[in-house]
Amino acid sequence: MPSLTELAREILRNAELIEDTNTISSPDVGEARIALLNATHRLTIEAQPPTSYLFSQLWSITDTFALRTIYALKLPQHVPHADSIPYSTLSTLVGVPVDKLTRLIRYAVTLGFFTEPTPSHVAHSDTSRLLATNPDAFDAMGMILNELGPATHAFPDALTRFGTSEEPNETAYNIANKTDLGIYDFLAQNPERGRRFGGAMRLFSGDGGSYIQQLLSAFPWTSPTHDREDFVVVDVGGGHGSVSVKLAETTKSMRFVVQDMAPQVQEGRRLLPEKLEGRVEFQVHDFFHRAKGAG
Ligand SMILES: C[S@@+](CC[C@H](N)C(=O)[O-])C[C@H]1O[C@@H](n2cnc3c(N)ncnc32)[C@H](O)[C@@H]1O
Repeated sequence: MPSLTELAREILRNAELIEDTNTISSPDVGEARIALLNATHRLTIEAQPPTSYLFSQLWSITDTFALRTIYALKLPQHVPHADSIPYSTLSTLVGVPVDKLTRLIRYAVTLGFFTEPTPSHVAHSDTSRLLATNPDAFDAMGMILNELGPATHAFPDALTRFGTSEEPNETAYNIANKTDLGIYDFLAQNPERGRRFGGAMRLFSGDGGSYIQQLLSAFPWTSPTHDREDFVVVDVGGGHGSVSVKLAETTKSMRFVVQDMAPQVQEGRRLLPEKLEGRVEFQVHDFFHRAKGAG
């Protein structure tokens, strides 16, 4: 187990590496960032007595409650992008008493959402501005908190009720939503929730997401052996096609077939950049059934 000072040194070493490259979002600092965050997490656990750490974990429920309220009131969308707004004005806009709203936002400020340039005004932080300006980020917030959140509460019940079942309709999600449908069939019947799920996926698998850089470096996509017209990638359960679109933008000739359920395919076709038509194609296909022509 590393000591506190060893962890602190690791944090310093990686922080210096990141600062030397001058940009926090550069893919070049990915490993240093992961090492820094891991050491910071370890330090948070090791730097306090067990009771204190346990309390901090248990009370993190207040973070979730604050984020759910921010989402429900659409607070990011009501704060000007490049200016501040008085708490009193914001309170009128969202129909919530000013003292409660102020307390909620001050708590959110400690989590990195919003800033308070003066004691009577609120403005954006980088994170709350992202929620205001990127609809996929706001959808990801709602999907995690309101789609997956209730299922997490049902998880202990699901463990005892469904045991070792691998059926897609025997899950905590089924208990939380009182449905016999698997999550994707359920979302297909609830278009707004399905749309929000798709938006969240676009964020997770888009440029700002966590795995696209690993995918790009994991395979020689641009080599002449692979980047040819007769090289076809089938993106199974590919959602709105953000991964295939990114790969198509990175390559010149390789082609992509994105397979998913009808609503995702429809939205994917709608969002496909014109310049990629002909190289990225969408197909409605259930991945539990053998594809036509598959060996
Ligand atoms: C977690 S999402 C991932 C989406 C996409 N691969 C991405 O990274 O953005 C899983 C995808 O699988 C699709 N899916 C679920 N069940 C499916 C089925 N039986 N046949 C085809 N696609 C399915 C969902 O509609 C959803 O788009």
